[in-house]
Amino acid sequence: MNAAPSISVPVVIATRESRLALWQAEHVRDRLRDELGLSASLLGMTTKGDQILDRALSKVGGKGLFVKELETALESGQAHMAVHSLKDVPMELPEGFVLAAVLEREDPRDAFVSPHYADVASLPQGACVGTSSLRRVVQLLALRPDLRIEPLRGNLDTRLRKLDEGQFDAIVLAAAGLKRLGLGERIRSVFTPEQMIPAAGQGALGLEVRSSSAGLLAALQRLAHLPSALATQAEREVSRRLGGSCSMPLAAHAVWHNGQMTLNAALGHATQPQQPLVKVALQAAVADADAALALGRQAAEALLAQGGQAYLPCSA
Ligand SMILES: NCc1[nH]cc(CCC(=O)O)c1CC(=O)O
Repeated sequence: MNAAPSISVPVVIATRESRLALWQAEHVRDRLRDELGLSASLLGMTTKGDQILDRALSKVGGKGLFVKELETALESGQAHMAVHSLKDVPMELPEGFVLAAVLEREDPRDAFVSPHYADVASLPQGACVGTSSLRRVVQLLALRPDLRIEPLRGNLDTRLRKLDEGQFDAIVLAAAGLKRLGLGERIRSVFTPEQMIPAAGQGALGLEVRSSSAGLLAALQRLAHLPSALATQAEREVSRRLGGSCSMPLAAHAVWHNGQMTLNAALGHATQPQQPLVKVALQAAVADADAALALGRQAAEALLAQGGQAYLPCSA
């Protein structure tokens, strides 16, 4: 009989150093200790995505910017695993890396945050809303074409500070990050799925390891949450099929319950945010990851067939 592959302890967890990233890494460290009996320590790192704050992610090479330095730490053996907001993880991982587990998702919705207004409908004509996410821009303009949308980058505390300084009438943030940091009372309202479809993976955490870390990989799989894993696989497949770049205003949100999955997705025009959104809503029996991926692929194809092809950043 083969012995189980060994796990070296303490498990070193690579993480970004924003307050939210540290909260998430500490949460995973505690789960390793409490549920797997593994001691773990954190290795904080700064990524390009944390350094470049004056430009939208879509303009500086996109999502990989928050994960690459952490992967380098895994590659060199400085760390054994990385904790990511799944939303920030590129659709294709580099050769030699895998997502060991997707953890139970927090609230996946987008939140409306404002000192003066209760929701997007209450904003005065021409109000200024802060967000650098193309996905949020196109959905906000679909609801309120009169809004003035201004760029807003930085970690949660920075964004809230800019709002409090009066630079914006409102900002849009992921509810998950606010709730994790105990800032849930800043949420004036959450967007309904009809108003704003979340980003693929929003609210979920992904645990990344080297594919060669067999022991740790197997252990971490015990922390996986099946409904969250299946839903986010479908969402990420929509994005992967459409090219998986964050220079594309794409929203994809799935819910899996009792073997049924509903998947909502929307695509905006890559460079003309006022163009109407292409939207699809699918429902199917989904029993496993393959079926989840198939539904994601079907949603991507439906988006393209319903006019989305002409919206993609690279379509000439
Ligand atoms: N793009 C940055 C980012 N990555 C993950 C979250 C929030 C937490 C999550 O979605 O898990 C945020 C902030 C935001 O979008 O407001």
